[in-house]
Amino acid sequence: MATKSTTSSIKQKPEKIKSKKIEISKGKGMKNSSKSKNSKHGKKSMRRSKNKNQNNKPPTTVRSTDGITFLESSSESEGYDDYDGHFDNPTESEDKDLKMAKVAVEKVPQLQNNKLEDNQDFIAFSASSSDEKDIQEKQALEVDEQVTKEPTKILKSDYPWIINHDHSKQKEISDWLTLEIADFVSYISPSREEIESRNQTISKVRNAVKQLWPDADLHVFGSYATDLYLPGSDIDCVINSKAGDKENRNSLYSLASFLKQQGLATQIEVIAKTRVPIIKFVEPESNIHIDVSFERTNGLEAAKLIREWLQDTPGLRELVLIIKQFLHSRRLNNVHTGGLGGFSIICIVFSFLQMHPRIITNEIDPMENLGVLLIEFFELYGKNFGYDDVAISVTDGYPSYLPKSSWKGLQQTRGSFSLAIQDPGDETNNISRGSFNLRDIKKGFAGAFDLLTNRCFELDQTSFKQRVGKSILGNVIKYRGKERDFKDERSLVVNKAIVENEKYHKKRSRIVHKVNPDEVSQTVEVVADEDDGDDMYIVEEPPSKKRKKSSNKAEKIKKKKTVDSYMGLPSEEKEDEDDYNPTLLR
Ligand SMILES: Nc1ncnc2c1ncn2[C@@H]1O[C@H](COP(=O)(O)OP(=O)(O)OP(=O)(O)O)[C@@H](O)[C@H]1O
Ligand SMILES: [Mg+2]
Repeated sequence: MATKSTTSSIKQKPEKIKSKKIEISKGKGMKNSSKSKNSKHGKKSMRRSKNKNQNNKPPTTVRSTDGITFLESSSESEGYDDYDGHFDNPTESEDKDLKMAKVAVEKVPQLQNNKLEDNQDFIAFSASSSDEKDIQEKQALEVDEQVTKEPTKILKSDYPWIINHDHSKQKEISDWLTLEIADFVSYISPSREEIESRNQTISKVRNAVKQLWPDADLHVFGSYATDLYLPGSDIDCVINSKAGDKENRNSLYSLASFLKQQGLATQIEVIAKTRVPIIKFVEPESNIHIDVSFERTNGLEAAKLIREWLQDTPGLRELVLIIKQFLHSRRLNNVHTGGLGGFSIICIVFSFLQMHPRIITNEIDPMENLGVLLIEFFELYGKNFGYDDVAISVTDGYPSYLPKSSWKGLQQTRGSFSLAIQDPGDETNNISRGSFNLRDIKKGFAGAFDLLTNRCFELDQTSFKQRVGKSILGNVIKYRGKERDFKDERSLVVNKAIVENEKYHKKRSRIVHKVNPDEVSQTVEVVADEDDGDDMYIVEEPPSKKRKKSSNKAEKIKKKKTVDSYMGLPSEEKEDEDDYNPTLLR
C-alpha cells in the first residue's frame, strides 16, 4: 500500500524564523522530530514478555467482620504492587466491574447503545487476552464518574469534549488535535462544587481521625494534592502520629470501625498484611474513594515535588490527564492487575517532555504542540523505548536514562522486558515494579500512535464540510458518565490538600542556620503562618529514604547543562571533552 502522508506543522517559538514541518508517515512514525531520537530514547528491538500475569497472586484470605473486609495477602509483595498509592481494590475488581455494569444498565439504558463496534479500532489493539469479549463488554458499559445518580444527564457521546467546540476548520490537523486536548482537559477539570466536595470530605475524615487519635493528623498526597486527578480519582491520605504507632492491625481496624460508626465510610477494606498497610473506603456523601496509609511521609514529599515539576514543565498536566484517561478506558491503570499507576504515568510523561530534543532546545512551545507531542509520546513508549535495557531516572528533577545494568539491586523477576522508574524519593525503589502487564501497555501506546496518525491522514484528505462533528482524540480516548461543563474552576476555590501540603512543608523547612559562620550560632526560624497552633508536627523520615536535594541552584543548572545527564551517563566532570551541548542552541 502506498504510504499516505500529510504534513502538520509543529508550532515554532516566535523567535525561530525557519519553519520546520513534522511529517506524519503512516506506519513510519514522525520524521524530522529529532536528530538523535533513537539513541536518546534507547531504541531496541522488543521481546514479548512470556511472563504475563505470572505471580499475580490475589489476596488469599477475605474475612468480613461488621461489614468491614479484611484482605490478607499470602505473599508480602509478590505479584502486584502493594504500595498504598494505588492498591485498587483487589477483591473488588471483577465484582465491582459487573456491579458497575449492572448499575449502568439499569439506570442508564442509553449506554447500551454505546456500541464499541462503531469504533472497532478503539478496542482492537488493547484487548489481548482470552477474556477479550468480557473486557469489551465491560468497557462498553464503564462510566468514568463514580456517581450515576442522575441518569437523565448521562452522556450519549463518547467524546463530549467536542460538543460546541468545533476545530474542524483548522488548517493543520495537528493544531486541531492540540485544541481538542485542551478542550478535553478543561472538560474534565474540576468544578467549584467538586473541589468543595473533596475539601469537605477530607475535613470530615480528618476531624474523625483527630477525635479517635488526638495525637494524629491526616494529610493528603497523590493526585488531589497535585491537581492531576480525573473526576473519579481517589483521594490518597496518610495518617501520621506523634507516637508513630498507628501502622498496625489493631489501629487499622479501630479506625475502620470508627469511621463506619461515624457514617463516614462504606465498602471498607482493611489491607493489613502488605508492605504498606492501608484502609480503603468510600465516603458515602460524596461517593469519593479514599485510601489511607499510615506513618510515612514519602507521599507528602512526592506531592510537593510533582507540583514543582508541573510548574517547570508546560504540557505536563495536559498529557498526564490524557494518558491517565487513555489507560483508564482500557483498564490498564490498575497496578494490581499489572497496569500503570498514576505516579509512573507522571514520571514517564515528565521524562518525555523534559528530554524532548525540541523542547530542551527551546525550539517549540509545548502548549502549542500538544497534539504532536501526544503522538510522539505514544510512538516513544509504544514503539521505540528500549524497555529491556533502559531505566528512567527522575531524581533531582532532571530526568535521564540509565542502563538497567547500572541500577544495583534492580529486581527483574519477570524478565528484562519491564518498565523501571527510579522513585525520586528513594533511588532504590522501582515505582513501576508492579506494572507487569507492560506488553498490553506498550501495545496500547503503539496502537494509539497508529490510530492517531491514521486519523490525521484520513481527516487531512476530507473536505472541511465532511470534518464537522468529527473528533481526532476520540479515536483513542473516551469519556463516559455524567454530562459536565467545560469549567475549570480551580482558580475559584482553594484546594485544601495543596494548601495543607504546602503548610506541612513550610513547617518542615524551619531553618536553623548560622547568620555569620564566625559568630555564635543563631537560630532563625521561618515562621509558617498564623495557623501554627495546629497540631501539625514533623515526622522524620528514615535517613536512607530521604530525597537527595541539591541545595545549590548553580550546581543544578550545571547538572542540567551536561549532555551526560540527559543521556543518563555517569558524569565525569571533564569540561572540554564534550562539545555538544543542546542548551547552547537556545
Ligand atoms: N510504587 C510506588 N512507590 C512509591 N510511592 C508510590 C508508589 N506508587 C504510588 N506512590 C505514592 O503514592 C502517590 C499516589 O500514587 P498514585 O499512583 O495513586 O497516583 P495519583 O497521582 O494519585 O493517580 P490517581 O489519580 O490515578 O490515583 C504518589 O504520588 C506517590 O507518592
Ligand atoms: Mg491516587
